Amino acid sequence: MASMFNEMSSAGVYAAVVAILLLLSLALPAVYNLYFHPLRAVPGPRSWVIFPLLRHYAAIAGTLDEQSRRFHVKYGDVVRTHPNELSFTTTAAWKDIYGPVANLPKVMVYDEEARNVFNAEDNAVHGRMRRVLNPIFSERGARSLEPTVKHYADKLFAKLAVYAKEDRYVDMTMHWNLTTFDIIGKLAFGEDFDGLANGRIHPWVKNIFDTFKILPIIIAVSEYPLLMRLMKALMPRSVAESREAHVAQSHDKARRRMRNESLKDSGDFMDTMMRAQGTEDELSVGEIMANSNILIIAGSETSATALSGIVYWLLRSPGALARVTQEVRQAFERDDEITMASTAQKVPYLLACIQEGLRIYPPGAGSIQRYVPSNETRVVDGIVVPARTKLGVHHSAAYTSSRHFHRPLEYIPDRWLPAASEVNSPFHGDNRALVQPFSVGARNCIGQTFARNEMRYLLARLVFRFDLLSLAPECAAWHEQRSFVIWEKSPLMVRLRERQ
Ligand code: HEM
Repeated sequence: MASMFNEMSSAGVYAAVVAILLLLSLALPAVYNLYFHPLRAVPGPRSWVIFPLLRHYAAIAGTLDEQSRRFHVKYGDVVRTHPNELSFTTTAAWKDIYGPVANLPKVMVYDEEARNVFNAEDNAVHGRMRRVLNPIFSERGARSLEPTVKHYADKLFAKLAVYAKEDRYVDMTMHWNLTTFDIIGKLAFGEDFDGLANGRIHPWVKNIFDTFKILPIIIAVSEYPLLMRLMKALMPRSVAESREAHVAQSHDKARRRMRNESLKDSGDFMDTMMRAQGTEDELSVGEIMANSNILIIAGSETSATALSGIVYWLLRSPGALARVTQEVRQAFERDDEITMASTAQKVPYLLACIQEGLRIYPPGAGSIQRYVPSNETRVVDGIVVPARTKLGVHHSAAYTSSRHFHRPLEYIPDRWLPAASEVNSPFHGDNRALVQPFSVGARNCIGQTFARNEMRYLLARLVFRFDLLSLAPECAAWHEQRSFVIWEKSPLMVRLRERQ
């Protein structure tokens, strides 16, 4: 009896010791992070500093960006959203984190992926890839792609005309996506995704959207190496198979395009990359494939998102819609006068509408983070930041901040017109330099010139030919969306009419 009692008590002691150790392993980091960590003075949600899993849970649930916007309203221009993570909403932070002098390394997610211009850690590799791609993304390069954009624009507007004639609502989110994926597919792989032809999103493209939803899980788990290994071991075979199939399909498409002699000297993305063969900047076949892939992901969804947001906000702002429609119809007599070049000159209000769309609904909702390397400290916007801290400027929190913009939650293109800089303008104090939807520095968006050309061309042709009549009632609050790096866009149902 006594020995049984002794056994129980020693088992009890073990259990108590394990419980205390577990408690300490949770409590000690929390106490350190709250009271002794170098970032302890930076304001932010204490619960997220104590329980970092809450931050990851928000990302997995698609509410991280919405919560970040609220935290920035509550705590100010810098918020500690995790023990080792700061979110900023200032121009100084753009310079100190992303600017050419700071040039902090990017936080990467997929370690095993082939390197492309977006995920190349090595600055020399990144620089080589940028040099190869630069010509096609110059102003001249972008304009040389106009025939391809026109081809798909014609297809899009022919489809919209059918909806208009039948007086049916059309899902503009879907149609912008079909259009931009067809355009970029053609430029990268020499073949489109049959999107506009079939009226549905290609499985290859859908796979990309699905991957975005998994990213926050991978980011959360990557903080715990053991959990990462466990996740990989337990990952259903079907998930791995679907990813492998996606990669194999991309490689097939890229190989087909590389072998297609008829597209030699076509001046598309692939041609640009292949022209570097034999030079000291040459890309390997793997690098060409990886870059084709990333160009499709980075170059389609982003422009489609921006265009969807602009159409939505125009429909919610009848004054702006009437003014941009009138401007375009006065500037051009015929549809074929609308070009990438002519829209750069003749429709300043349309350019303001695009810029305001990028402010109020930036395609990247949150931030693409950088980190401070081991054994270094950096000063960001006056804050001394220790090694291994993740940092970012939060696009949507910055651009919708009342500290930086007058009437920030309203769509007001006038804030981008020259008159807004005059002292008597209510928008005089707007912090326009803060709006950097294409990011800043050596790793900013290489496709921004093409994107701006493409967006203003498509938008001008849309309002030239169609009256945008109304949004379906269920789309009244379309912009209230979750986000998983990209916004989770629901259908944007719009009624159109061909102009009389
Ligand atoms: C409205 C449209 C677009 C927006 C808002 C946008 C936004 C961005 C942002 C914010 C980054 C920088 C990420 C970072 O800081 O690390 C980026 C990078 C990039 N974008 Fe875009 N983008 C758009 C359109 C395009 C287009 C049309 C293309 C190509 C056809 C493109 C290709 C790329 C590439 C390749 C990178 C990686 C550049 C590098 O790391 O050196 N983007 N984009």
